[in-house]
Amino acid sequence: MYYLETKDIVKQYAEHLALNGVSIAVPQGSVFGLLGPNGAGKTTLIRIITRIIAPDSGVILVNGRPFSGQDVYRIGYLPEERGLYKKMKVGDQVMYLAQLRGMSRKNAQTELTKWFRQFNITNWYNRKVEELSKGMQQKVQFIATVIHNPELIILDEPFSGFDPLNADIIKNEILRLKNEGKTVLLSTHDMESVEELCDNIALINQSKVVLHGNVFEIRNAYRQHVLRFRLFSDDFEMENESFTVLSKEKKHEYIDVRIQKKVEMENTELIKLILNTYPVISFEEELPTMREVFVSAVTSQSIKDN
Ligand SMILES: Nc1ncnc2c1ncn2[C@@H]1O[C@H](COP(=O)(O)OP(=O)(O)OP(=O)(O)O)[C@@H](O)[C@H]1O
Repeated sequence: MYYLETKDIVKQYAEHLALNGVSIAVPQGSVFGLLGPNGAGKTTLIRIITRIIAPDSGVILVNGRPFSGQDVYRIGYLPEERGLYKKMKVGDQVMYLAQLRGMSRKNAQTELTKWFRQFNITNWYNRKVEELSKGMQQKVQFIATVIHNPELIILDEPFSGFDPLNADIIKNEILRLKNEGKTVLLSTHDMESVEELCDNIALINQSKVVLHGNVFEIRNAYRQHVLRFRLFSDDFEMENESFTVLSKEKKHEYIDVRIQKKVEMENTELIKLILNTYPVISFEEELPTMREVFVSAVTSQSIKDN
């Protein structure tokens, strides 16, 4: 079942068509990556979903129903441009934002204590926001995004400004929230995090969705039929019209070989062929990274359009 669907969303700014019939379907309890080059229209779509701006046409469905005003309370949104009040104390600020999102004071206080403990920032409560580093502020803002227990969490570039350790803390939180059944819409340029976190993605390019679906299936669809073998051998000298050797790397008593298939053949056939001559320690098919998929999808569309 889809928690969130956008259907044929169109948005025109004065001179620019920012979204041109954008439809995405985000399954309940999953992490969904919203990807695309700068200026593709991701933030515009997020602003339409969160009702900050209205589309010219198209509909947003939440749980299969048209989005209603009340649904806003079921959303937690971390915008790309971070907006905390610099002079306010961290604790007061999170309390204020939590109550703005419909929580009682008591409930907000309980949840705040829980989250501050979890993120190990209890001693920040009385510090002013302006005294915190960018990454520290971002942690606070993440808490303010999820404190009211929203069903849909929308995160626009949540890892920018974080060191790798803090980025991992946020990534683990995202996965934990997903395991609790929350739906997460994640807009990011960090393709590694897409591989780590996302079940499905939509790639928007030049205002249109150019790729949509399951991450593994998409990577599979873009595969280049490259297999990596580790063999017990000093060298690999096999030649065959069914494959090309891309690289060989000798490591102690074994050698790593990357082979690209030239003809349609099952992986098992290729493995049998190699096994006839060399002892195979391991093999795996090399799938393209999401970064490679992104570059390939965006450049091939630009070539098509020009
Ligand atoms: N308020 C606005 N008025 C006019 N044009 C706008 C406005 N907001 C965005 N745009 C234009 O719409 C297009 C899409 O912008 P948007 O911010 O949605 O892109 P994005 O995919 O989020 O980009 P980035 O990855 O750089 O954040 C851009 O060409 C941008 O210049």
